[in-house]
Amino acid sequence: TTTLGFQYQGGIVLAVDSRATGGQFIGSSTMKKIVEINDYLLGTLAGGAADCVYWDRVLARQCRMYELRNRERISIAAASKLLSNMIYNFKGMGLSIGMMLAGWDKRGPGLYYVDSEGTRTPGKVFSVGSGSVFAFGVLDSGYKWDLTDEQAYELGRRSIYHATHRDAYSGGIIRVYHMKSTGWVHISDEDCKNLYYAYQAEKAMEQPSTS
Ligand SMILES: CC1=C(C(=O)N[C@H](C)C(=O)N[C@@H](Cc2c[nH]c3ccccc23)C(=O)N[C@@H](CC2CCCCC2)C(=O)[C@H](C)CO)Cc2ccccc21
Repeated sequence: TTTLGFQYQGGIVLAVDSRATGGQFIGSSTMKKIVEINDYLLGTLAGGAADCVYWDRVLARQCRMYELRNRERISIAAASKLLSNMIYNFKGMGLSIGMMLAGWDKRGPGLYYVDSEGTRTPGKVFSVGSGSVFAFGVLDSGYKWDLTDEQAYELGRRSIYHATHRDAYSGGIIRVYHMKSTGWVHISDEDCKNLYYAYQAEKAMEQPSTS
């Protein structure tokens, strides 16, 4: 898996792949690793598939109960603390979860990383999963606060693409979401094979003809 999230002047961009593996076996190439918890809260999933899918559902239920009890949406800080505290109870018992929570609340945009070791931290740029080392190579070199929306989407796509190209455990569809003050927008779903040909064509145009 390769997942990434970064904050920039236009809000937060999330980008992920869609492969699930069981050892060398590809269990699926169409998994949803960006989960829509509510209109203003998104999660990304990496690690044990069953653990991620299960605890995402528990978190979504807790967020909905919070809204009903308090008549307002839960903050990203509170949602990430709920998730972190719930899975911390199982520390050392074999859970494997690396999630990001991205949202927009009264404090504006928020991006948190939460994992089953007990880490919960806010940040501007994260990449999580087996392909994150490859994604960071592209993401860190291309990231700046002042990206335009289109540049931010392309940086997310290109970073995930390069991870799917080199990481055997990442692949399938590259999904991009944008978290804005008005809630999340699903930007694109693109098969990484199509992006391969798109980037090859781009390189061909850039190469001065040697003939
Ligand atoms: C195909 C599939 C599942 C599957 O492939 N399960 C295997 C056992 C699994 O958990 N795979 C993990 C990798 C893994 C195997 N054993 C482990 C033991 C500990 C930690 C990780 C693993 C995976 O694909 N993980 C993905 C993220 C998943 C993908 C599916 C959606 C939720 C997030 C990744 O992190 C990358 C592929 C790198 O592992 C589980 C599941 C539930 C519902 C519907 C479909 C599936």
